[in-house]
Amino acid sequence: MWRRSLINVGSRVNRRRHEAVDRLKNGGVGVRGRGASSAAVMGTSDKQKTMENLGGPGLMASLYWLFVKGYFQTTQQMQIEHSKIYGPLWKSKYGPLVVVNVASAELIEQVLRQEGRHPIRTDMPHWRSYRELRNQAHGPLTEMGAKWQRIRSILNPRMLKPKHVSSYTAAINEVVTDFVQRLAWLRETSGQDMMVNDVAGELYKFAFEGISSVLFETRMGCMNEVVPEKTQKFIFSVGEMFRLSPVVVLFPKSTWPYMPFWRRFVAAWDHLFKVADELVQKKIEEIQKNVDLDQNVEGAYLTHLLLSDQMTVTEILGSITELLLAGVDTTSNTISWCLYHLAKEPEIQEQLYQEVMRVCPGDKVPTSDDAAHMPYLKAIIKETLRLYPVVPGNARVVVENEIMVGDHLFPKNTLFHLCHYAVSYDDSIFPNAHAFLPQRWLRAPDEKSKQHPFGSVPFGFGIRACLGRRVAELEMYLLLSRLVKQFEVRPDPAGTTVKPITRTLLCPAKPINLQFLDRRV
Ligand code: HEM
Repeated sequence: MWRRSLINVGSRVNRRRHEAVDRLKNGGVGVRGRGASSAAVMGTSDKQKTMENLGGPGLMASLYWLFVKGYFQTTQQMQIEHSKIYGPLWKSKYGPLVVVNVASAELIEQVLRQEGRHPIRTDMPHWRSYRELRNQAHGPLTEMGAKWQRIRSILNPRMLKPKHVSSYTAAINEVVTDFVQRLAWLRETSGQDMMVNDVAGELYKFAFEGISSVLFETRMGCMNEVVPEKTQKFIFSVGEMFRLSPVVVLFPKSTWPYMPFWRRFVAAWDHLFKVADELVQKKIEEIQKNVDLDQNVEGAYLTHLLLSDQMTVTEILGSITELLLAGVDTTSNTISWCLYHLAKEPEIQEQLYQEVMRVCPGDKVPTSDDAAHMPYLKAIIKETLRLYPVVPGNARVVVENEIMVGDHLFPKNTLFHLCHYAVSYDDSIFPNAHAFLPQRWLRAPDEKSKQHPFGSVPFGFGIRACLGRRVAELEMYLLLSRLVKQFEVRPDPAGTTVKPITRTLLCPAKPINLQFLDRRV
């Protein structure tokens, strides 16, 4: 059914677009023929709707919502409130910057399907300026156009092809084993009955260790009782950079050099690049040593990039730093929300435990192949990502052509804000949308999906979608299946409710504390 409606939407959009473009090209010549002025020709009824006709808050209203009503940290919730007022398409003005918000699955699909060959999120002037300042290369997050496409074509195969991704199982499972031990240790030392405080903070260390072991085949010491200072500083710098990012872009670029927070922003990036550079140099030395000894050189992601000779070392550094950055908060926040809900919903947790024990009985450690037989686990992760899309609103600029979205024709370079969070909570797509219901993702083998395919797109869509999706999924399968085998997770007895806030990414507003009880005592 979706397929048919998609084709209809696609052809309708194209037809309207062509009509609209023709009309614009011909100076407004429509059915009424030449000679008439364009204003007269385009009477109110058949007047093409454009950006000007679109409703939405102006600068003062936007500032009022953000800073007086207090939505600055809950912009995801503001999407929902604004879509109630303005409908699924509206514009927000921030001074000279105009953003077109898109908050329905159909309209998001229309934008994403018209993106062209080189999709762009935003030009990320602050991230790009840092790289220009320090002569660093852009990675997949910040690069654009044909250069971006080249980078992705080099980085994609070993990040997205199932056979390569499953080869990271052993490295990740080693980190999982250490994490389970660390949880047990934290629980003993917390001084509170079986409690682990700030689970999201701990999972951050897990995700950092996990992605480092895939990228560098190196352990960073995050699972040690005392985390090395350099790693702690790296973690701090990532947080600082994300925290300062939305502040820096509020100001014109020309003022940045005079702003103290720009200096802090630069210092945070300097540290991220420094750590990544040391890891790259260490790997180069290792490879060189093996080559000198005439030994086989095999290894992880970085080794492959260095040996394949498709990128310079500076380019590799630019990409690896961005991969490391993109691969930590995203995965750790998702696992945190997932455990938070499993703790609150013991029946769902029990059903998951039964599934994991059926596929991996006894002491069997789950592998990537086992995950294929755990549909309930996959459904739980999908439901978590629906309720807590790490990227709650994604930007898109279509640079190559004008585009038609709904009834409106938008010029080239329009900045769209895809309101994924608002759509995730749309009751017409996800009945009882506020409830955590993994079963909504389960279906019989021959049954078609019940949901609109663009209702929840937590990893994005198309050629610019998440590069680390498969690795993130593997990390989540391996960790969650092992945790439910080992522990029964219970909520904080204090009954604390944790809500999400947006700090570039969607994060828990306060620490998530959970109890971990041994299953086999
Ligand atoms: C649960 C975990 C994750 C989620 C929900 C997630 C989500 C996303 C989303 C929504 C995007 C934007 C896609 C778009 O604009 O259409 C993205 C981009 C990206 N992600 Fe992830 N991500 C996750 C984990 C990871 C991991 C582990 C890595 C690294 C190994 C990673 C690397 C990237 C990169 C490099 C991009 C930019 C791709 C480009 O612009 O070409 N992500 N991710």
